[in-house]
Amino acid sequence: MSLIQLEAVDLHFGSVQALHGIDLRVARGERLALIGANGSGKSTLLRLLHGLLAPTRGSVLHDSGTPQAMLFQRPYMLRTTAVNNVALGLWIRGTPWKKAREAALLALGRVGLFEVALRGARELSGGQQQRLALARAWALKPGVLFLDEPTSSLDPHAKREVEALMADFAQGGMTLVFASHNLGQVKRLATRVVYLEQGRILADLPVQDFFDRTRLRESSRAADLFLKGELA
Ligand SMILES: Nc1ncnc2c1ncn2[C@@H]1O[C@H](COP(=O)(O)OP(=O)(O)OP(=O)(O)O)[C@@H](O)[C@H]1O
Repeated sequence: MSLIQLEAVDLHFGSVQALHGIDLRVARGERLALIGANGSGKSTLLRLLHGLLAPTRGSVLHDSGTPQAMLFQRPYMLRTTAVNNVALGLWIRGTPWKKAREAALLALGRVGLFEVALRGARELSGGQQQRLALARAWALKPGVLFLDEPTSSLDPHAKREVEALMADFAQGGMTLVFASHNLGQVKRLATRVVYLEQGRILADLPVQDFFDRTRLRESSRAADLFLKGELA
């Protein structure tokens, strides 16, 4: 069974229709990239998949046994230590504090931040903060992780570190759904690419077919034009 299944989903913000007739199934173990121009609906779709937004029309089904987590472009850090930022996420979900701290240290080790566990989270670099956000997500043991342009505000080195962690998590069995403006990153990380334009899915292909221009052109003229523009 799919982890998440959307059928004929529309989503409106007042008079703005952000998503039109979305049919999408997220399968276990895939790494799905959402691409498209600014305003095409990537963030809205991610928020809908994570359950932060409800559809105006259509249905959203989740596999109830699979925990989910989400990462944003700029992580929100509480004004406390790195380790507490992870531990509080667990404590708030019912883990006793001592156990939450232990699990948090383990998670920090997982993303290479053990040494800065007692530093203020807001004092860390942008790259470290995004890895801290990954630790916070990882500690929740999600089966599926949504990431909204997780590296777009990072320098190339920090970007690579975050990408390596995403690949590692996927290797460990986590399903990833991420929005990206970086086609290199999509090529490196995704197994499947969904192209959005004005709230509609205009292409949905395995990554190798998406980057095969002949195949892409056959499948979606609009996605091919987008790719051409991005590569120009
Ligand atoms: N809270 C909101 N209220 C009103 N309109 C919104 C809201 N959030 C998004 N929209 C609109 O919905 C559409 C899709 O926006 P969305 O942020 O999902 O696009 P995106 O593809 O993620 O863009 P970007 O690449 O710039 O992040 C846009 O027209 C946007 O203006």
